[in-house]
Amino acid sequence: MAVPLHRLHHVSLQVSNGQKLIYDLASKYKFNLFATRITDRSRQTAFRKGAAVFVVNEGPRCVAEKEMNDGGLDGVTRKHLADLHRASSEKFKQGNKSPPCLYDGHHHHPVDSVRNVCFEVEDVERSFKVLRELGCSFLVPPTTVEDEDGAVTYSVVKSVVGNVCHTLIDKTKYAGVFLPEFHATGRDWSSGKEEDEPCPVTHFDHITYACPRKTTHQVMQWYEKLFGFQRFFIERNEDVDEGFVVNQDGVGLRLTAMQFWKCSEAGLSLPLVDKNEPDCKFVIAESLPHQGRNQVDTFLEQHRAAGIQHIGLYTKNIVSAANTMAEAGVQFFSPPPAYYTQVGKQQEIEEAGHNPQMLSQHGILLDTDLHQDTSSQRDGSQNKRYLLQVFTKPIFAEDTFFLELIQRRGATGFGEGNIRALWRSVQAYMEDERRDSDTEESAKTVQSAQ
Ligand SMILES: O=C(O)C(=O)Cc1ccc(O)cc1
Ligand SMILES: [Fe+2]
Repeated sequence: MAVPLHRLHHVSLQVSNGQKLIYDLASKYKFNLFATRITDRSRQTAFRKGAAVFVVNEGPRCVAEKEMNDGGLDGVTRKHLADLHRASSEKFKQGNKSPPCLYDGHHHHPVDSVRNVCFEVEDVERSFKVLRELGCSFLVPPTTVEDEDGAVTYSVVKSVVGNVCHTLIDKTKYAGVFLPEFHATGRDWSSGKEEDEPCPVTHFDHITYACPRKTTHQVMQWYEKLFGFQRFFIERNEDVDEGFVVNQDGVGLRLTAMQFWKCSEAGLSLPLVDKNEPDCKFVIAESLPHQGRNQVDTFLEQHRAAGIQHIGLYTKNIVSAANTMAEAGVQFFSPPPAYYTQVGKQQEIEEAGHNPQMLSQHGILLDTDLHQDTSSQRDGSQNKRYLLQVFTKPIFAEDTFFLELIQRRGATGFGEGNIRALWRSVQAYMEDERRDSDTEESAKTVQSAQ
């Protein structure tokens, strides 16, 4: 049987130099830096906004750890590896050697990347055994880390999506602010009043993977088999095998979504499951053939592997959140100018209770769910289901990972109109960038010819 996951604990980003990202997350995206773990050669910085937690890992490009292919790993070897892992942390504490970043695998990736989605589980040892039986590869075997506030056990699984891995963690014996060896900064302002904030983000709404063509099934099967993820239909008429396909007017995208099995729904009462905490969906995006330059293939090329392309941050007030972030310097993608003037758009926005000008100011997109309940149609626009989204420009040096703000009113999937607008605005951005770099190149050629 699959391993049940309690909740998403945090997402970690591995960067070579975190200076800019740490600054951006705190001052532009308004995340609260609440805990750090600093050693002489690595730094881990934890940020929180509501239940959305990011950990920025910077370190020496940790010694490429040999992957432990656990399919055939015996108990003695496993213990040996666990001892090595522990000893290297010890050595480092004594000033001998740089440690890996804690709570993560230490595999090398050539570019900055969002590479770990950490889940809380009930029993790490047992999860490890089950997953190993199911053929899973581990980057870190069950390992315990302690400090004066208690102990945490974790293990790191390699996923089938590029460099993405999953830390499974048991925090039931830990009472500290975040995780052992992290120190609270004493600056956690985010306790519970997100709704009053100008930039209210409450949780991760979804995590989107960019994957090579024809790999969606394999990814789905892996998550279903190991963690009991279930298919989530983005659109009610979506084909089970094909997924949600957007293939018109130059857009060519296949989306398939899944969500993780909620133990509480299956009748298991696990102490850590907060039934009110919304779950995060996982979306797999593939480009369709003959697409030319597009955001999925550009990601795969620049990230040099499949991986996490963007994360949707849920907000109850997208206009306020986008305003606040834009004022602090966040750049958003703008949809094509015709987006807000297309027939019926103004009315659609107004009916949803929004101001078209306010939305256009920061490129916020609005989609109305066309499959409304018959009862809600009768009740008029008040009960229609809407989805508002806005996408930031990539946050690393490469055109890879970006963030999204998403506000849902009833709509649970993703809007086709929004996807088209996003696709086009990213395409325009990439063409602009290419033009800029071509101009630079030809300027250099002219200079060197002179
Ligand atoms: O619409 C969303 O927010 C999605 O997450 C779907 C999606 C996925 C990948 C893309 O390149 C564009 C859109
Ligand atoms: Fe998204």
